[in-house]
Amino acid sequence: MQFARVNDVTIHYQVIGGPVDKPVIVFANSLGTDFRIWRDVIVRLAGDFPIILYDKRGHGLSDIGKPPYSIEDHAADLAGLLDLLNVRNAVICGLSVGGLIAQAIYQTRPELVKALILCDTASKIGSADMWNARIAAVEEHGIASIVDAVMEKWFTPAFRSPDNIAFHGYRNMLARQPIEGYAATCASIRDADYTEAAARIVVPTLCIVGDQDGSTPPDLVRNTAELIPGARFEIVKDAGHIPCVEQPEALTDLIRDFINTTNTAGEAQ
Ligand SMILES: O=C(O)CC1=CCC(=O)O1
Repeated sequence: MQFARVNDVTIHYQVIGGPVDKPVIVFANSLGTDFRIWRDVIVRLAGDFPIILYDKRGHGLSDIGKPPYSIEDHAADLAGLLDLLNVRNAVICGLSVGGLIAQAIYQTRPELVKALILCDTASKIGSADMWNARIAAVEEHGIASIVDAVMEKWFTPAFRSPDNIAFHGYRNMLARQPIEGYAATCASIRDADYTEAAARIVVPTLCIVGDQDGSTPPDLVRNTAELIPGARFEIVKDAGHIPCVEQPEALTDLIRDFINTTNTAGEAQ
């Protein structure tokens, strides 16, 4: 567990070493989560690839920073962290807002990116009205007021079973994020649109979505994949918005197969 100072923000991150001839995989997590959501994917990939995890500003153990901030600010934090760690040519795997951050870093610092894995994300997520309503709700009534509605987007009914202890834990994760960082990140998602930029992506790209994703449904993710030249599109069965939690084995298989079968091997850094 480590911390770095990037753009005047303390960023919580973790490096897990791996073979130097393999590309570094960087995991960027979603709104209202910290990097623990990747655990069950990481345990399957560890040893086969170098891995970097981090909490974006406003989440987990990273500083909140000074709102307002944009997706480009989030991307600058990740770029700053990769610079500090001397990482180039990484595979950036971004979930939801993490996928927007991945698209932004590709546009601003393409030398950092060897390939993109865009998981349960899109070139544009949601409408301004939807994000403004969510921001107002959390600012007026706290994150607890939206937790149950968000859980229905994140997870399938089966995962939301009262007997599922993991469901309770991830519900706690969302409820305990700082309101200021959560609301500021909602605003950054509201204001981001990478639709035109998508056509300029020339690195190998894999777009993945859970079949029951209530936030970025399969058709939305498929539409984004169709904007990106040569992008591959895959659906994970029996998963909502967070397949790394609900179906880590299937997600890991897709990540591993993508990296091993596309032009992403070697030149790790
Ligand atoms: O909270 C949600 O609705 C899911 C989500 C949207 C963007 C993100 O990162 O998570």
